Amino acid sequence: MTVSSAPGKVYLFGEHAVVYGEPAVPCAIERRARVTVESRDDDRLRVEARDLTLDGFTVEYSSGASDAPDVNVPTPLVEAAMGYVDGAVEQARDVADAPDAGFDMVVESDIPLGAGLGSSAAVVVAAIDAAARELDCDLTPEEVADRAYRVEHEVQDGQASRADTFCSAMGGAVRVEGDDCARIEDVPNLPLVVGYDGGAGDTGELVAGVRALRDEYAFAADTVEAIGDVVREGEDALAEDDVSAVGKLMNFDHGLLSALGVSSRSLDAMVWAAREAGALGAKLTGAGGGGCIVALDETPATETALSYTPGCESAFRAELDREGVRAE
Ligand SMILES: Nc1ncnc2c1ncn2[C@@H]1O[C@H](COP(=O)(O)OP(=O)(O)OP(=O)(O)O)[C@@H](O)[C@H]1O
Ligand SMILES: C[C@@](O)(CCO)CC(=O)[O-]
Ligand SMILES: [Mg+2]
Repeated sequence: MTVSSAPGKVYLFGEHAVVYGEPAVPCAIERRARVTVESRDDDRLRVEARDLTLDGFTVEYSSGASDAPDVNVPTPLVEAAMGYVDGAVEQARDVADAPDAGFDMVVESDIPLGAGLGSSAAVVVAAIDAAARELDCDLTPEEVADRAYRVEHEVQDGQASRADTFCSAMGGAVRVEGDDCARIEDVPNLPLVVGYDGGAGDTGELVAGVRALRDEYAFAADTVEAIGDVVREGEDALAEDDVSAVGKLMNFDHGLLSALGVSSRSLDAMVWAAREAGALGAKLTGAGGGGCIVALDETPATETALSYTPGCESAFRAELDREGVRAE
């Protein structure tokens, strides 16, 4: 039996624009997905995803066969989850040159689903690492990141950046621009606060919406480029330990993301509650549409204000996780 875990993330800057080659800076946070893998005697795959409903569910199907999974959760959710886990298993079989390897897998996660904290990337990264190790193949975090990116790219219909998967595999704060991925060492201590509206957004759909706007209007394409400019300024602010400038640039980034149509009433309400409570900055994180915001505040004021904000289901402090994928 092999167990791996990998962290979720928040974006300080640059989601969406990163899909079109602008830079982005995500930070891993101390909330993880854990995947347990055990080899089977046959080529089947049995997946238990405990977080997909309150009760969890079990799906059992043969690799490559068309058996309908035996489950009681909405089909699109199951299809997406199967896409991620299937994709991860394919990568591990490829690494180990074991096309017929079968597994029993259990997926557990502290990361809310579809809420902008990178649950999909964490599940794929942990699943590839655990399944490959179960087949006696140790991958470097960089190799896991690259293979996990291929899976996200496929599930998101060919529109994904390397940002979420690289960040989850490596941990810490990272910078991604196209195929260039690097860790940022010496990030200042960032007092991250997350607000969660209890909802979710469909990453594939939101990315497609931004792409359509960008194709239709030159000013939407300019908005995407402007996000790139905000990120570059943000990187300078991080290098100078200027946390209040980081906050100001997060606010600007949120405005541009909102113009691109990926915010929502509850995300905006949480962003304004954080700002009014004295946060240095606040923005949505991840694909948007619903889910989470991230704010900077070293005092408890933002967390308290969010907990009283209608539309906010929970608020919590998030610590930077310097460790990426790891064996448990
Ligand atoms: N614990 C889990 N068990 C099984 N599948 C999961 C789990 N967590 C996430 N997933 C899969 O990931 C999907 C959510 O991925 P999606 O990219 O839409 O959101 P996210 O990664 O949480 O947020 P973002 O990409 O905006 O940071 C779920 O619908 C499901 O298919
Ligand atoms: C919206 C997006 O930029 C981040 C989702 O967490 C999509 C991606 O980078 O693949
Ligand atoms: Mg995702």
